[in-house]
Amino acid sequence: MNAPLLQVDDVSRRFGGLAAVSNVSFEVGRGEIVGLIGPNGAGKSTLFNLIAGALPPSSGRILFEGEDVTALAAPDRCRRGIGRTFQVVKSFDSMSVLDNVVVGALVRHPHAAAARRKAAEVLDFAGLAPRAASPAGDLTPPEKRRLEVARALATEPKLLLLDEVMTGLTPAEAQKGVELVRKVRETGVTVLMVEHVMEIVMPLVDRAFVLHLGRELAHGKPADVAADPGVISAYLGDRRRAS
Ligand SMILES: Nc1ncnc2c1ncn2[C@@H]1O[C@H](COP(=O)(O)OP(=O)(O)OP(=O)(O)O)[C@@H](O)[C@H]1O
Repeated sequence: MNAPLLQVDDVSRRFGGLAAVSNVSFEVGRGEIVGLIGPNGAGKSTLFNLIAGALPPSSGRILFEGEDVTALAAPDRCRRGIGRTFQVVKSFDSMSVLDNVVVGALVRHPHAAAARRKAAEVLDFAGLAPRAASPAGDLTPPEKRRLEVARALATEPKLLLLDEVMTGLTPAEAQKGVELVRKVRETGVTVLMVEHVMEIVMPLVDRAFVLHLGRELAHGKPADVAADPGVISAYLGDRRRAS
């Protein structure tokens, strides 16, 4: 099969009069790590939700492994192999860390024992095995981010969508997150990650796609994108507005 793993084909999404995403097209090939970046309000979360199936597009198509999945709901896309994390961590705080990951593993392993085995394996991979029995509510913020990634990985995705998993982490914690993403790719999983902070994503990704005001501003190799005058000015403008 030669089709790219993911194809976003001329996708737009409006909220009333606001065009949050306008005529965006790009592809993600198997085995790539692609960064979806852009300043505040660029449309990153909206596009992410369109790919995950949490929102329907106003127009355009999403293709996965060459098949049109635009009409499929999020759980069906998950079964096809699109796994996602949530920007606002959605762990079940009173449940154990292991049981939180079992929730993801049940997607492919309907029998509880097999789902628990898979969940334990993923926790080990994500470096959370020592916390398996703790209530998820006791985890530190970086551990909660890891738990989000572990739960998505437990669904055994072909494409892992990461929504700002590095946000709020210290540089040392973010570095550990970067190492985890690299390890995920080594297992053959393709990664599309939304991040606001360019400094974190650029050294990690093979390609970056930059959104600004809902439209493509630039895409290509990280070094070229980071040097793009339009990208620099969009980010500088964002920083000026924030200060
Ligand atoms: N459910 C919604 N209803 C109305 N407007 C929305 C909705 N979701 C997003 N928007 C608007 O769409 C635009 C894009 O928002 P989006 O959250 O996708 O941007 P973003 O790039 O993810 O921003 P951030 O980095 O701040 O998370 C913004 O103007 C936002 O206010």
